Amino acid sequence: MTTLGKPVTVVGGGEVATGRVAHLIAADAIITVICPPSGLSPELQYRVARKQIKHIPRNFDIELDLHVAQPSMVLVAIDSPSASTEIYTECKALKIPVNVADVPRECDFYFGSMYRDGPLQIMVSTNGNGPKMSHLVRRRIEDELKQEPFGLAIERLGVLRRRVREKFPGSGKAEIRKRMQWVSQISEQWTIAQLAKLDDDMIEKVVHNIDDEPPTFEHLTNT
Ligand SMILES: C[C@@]1(CC(=O)O)C2=NC(=C\c3[nH]c(c(CCC(=O)O)c3CC(=O)O)Cc3[nH]c(c(CC(=O)O)c3CCC(=O)O)/C=C3\N/C(=C\2)[C@@H](CCC(=O)O)[C@]3(C)CC(=O)O)/[C@H]1CCC(=O)O
Ligand SMILES: NC(=O)c1ccc[n+]([C@@H]2O[C@H](COP(=O)([O-])OP(=O)(O)OC[C@H]3O[C@@H](n4cnc5c(N)ncnc54)[C@H](O)[C@@H]3O)[C@@H](O)[C@H]2O)c1
Repeated sequence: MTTLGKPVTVVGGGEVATGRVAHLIAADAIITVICPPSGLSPELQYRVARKQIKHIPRNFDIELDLHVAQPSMVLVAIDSPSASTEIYTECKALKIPVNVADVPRECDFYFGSMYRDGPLQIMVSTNGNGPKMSHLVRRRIEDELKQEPFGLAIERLGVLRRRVREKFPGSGKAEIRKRMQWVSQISEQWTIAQLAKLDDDMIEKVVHNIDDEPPTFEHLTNT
């Protein structure tokens, strides 16, 4: 489920809630954090001041915060198992997807260990078997991937793909196949570092003629 532009409520303002909010910001959700003023972490206070999130300074209220507000998702990270269960039960009744941190039986979905680099997003899950292991596997992936500019390369590839579709908008089967082959050949043949250097001028040269074989990076930079 995408959270892009959707209202998501985070219950609690401690360490776990702070981590949840960082993921939600990266996922472009509209975030409301509910907890007493004393429970709001310094990082969340900073985010409130920068208007990245809204804070409701009190304990969670089922009527106001679920029935009236109708969020599309609820993430619970509070230190009260009984209040968590109450929120979970009402979310189920209202069919609102909910995650109660560390309580698998009260989760419609689990969090995973996340790696992000620009538009690249990788989530590691052990399906509840060993969250620390998710963390360790993610670290290995991160150590490997951070050696190359994947995020930038993917961003540039996105610009190229959109430009190719603008220039060759055909919707026939053969045209779509040709366009797809052409883009995937570039994705495959160019290195990550080369893709990251694909600026707008180069993109115009690359999309010049889709009927030719896709140019190599060397060919493009030597002409
Ligand atoms: C991945 C990560 C994402 C995140 O939360 O952001 C995450 N837990 C993380 C850390 C972590 N959590 C715990 C430890 C202590 C060591 C250990 O137990 O291993 C550590 C390690 C640490 O702190 O370093 C304790 C713990 N967690 C759960 C239980 C209950 C149970 O297993 O029954 C207990 C025992 C409580 C107790 O004993 O009472 C349950 C869940 N935790 C999940 C996610 C979901 C499964 C995801 C999966 O399978 O991959 C799931 C099912 C539900 C959920 O919370 O969504 C994040 C690492 C992020 C990162 O660092 O990259
Ligand atoms: N999955 C994970 O990675 C992970 C790791 C550590 C802890 N946890 C679990 O997450 C929960 C929260 O952990 P934490 O370290 O962030 O706790 P914390 O003590 O730092 O924060 C608790 C927060 O809940 C708020 N709160 C309490 N009752 C509330 C209510 N009724 N309405 C609104 N806000 C309320 C407090 O004001 C505070 O902001 C714990 O129960 C713990 O079991 C999960």
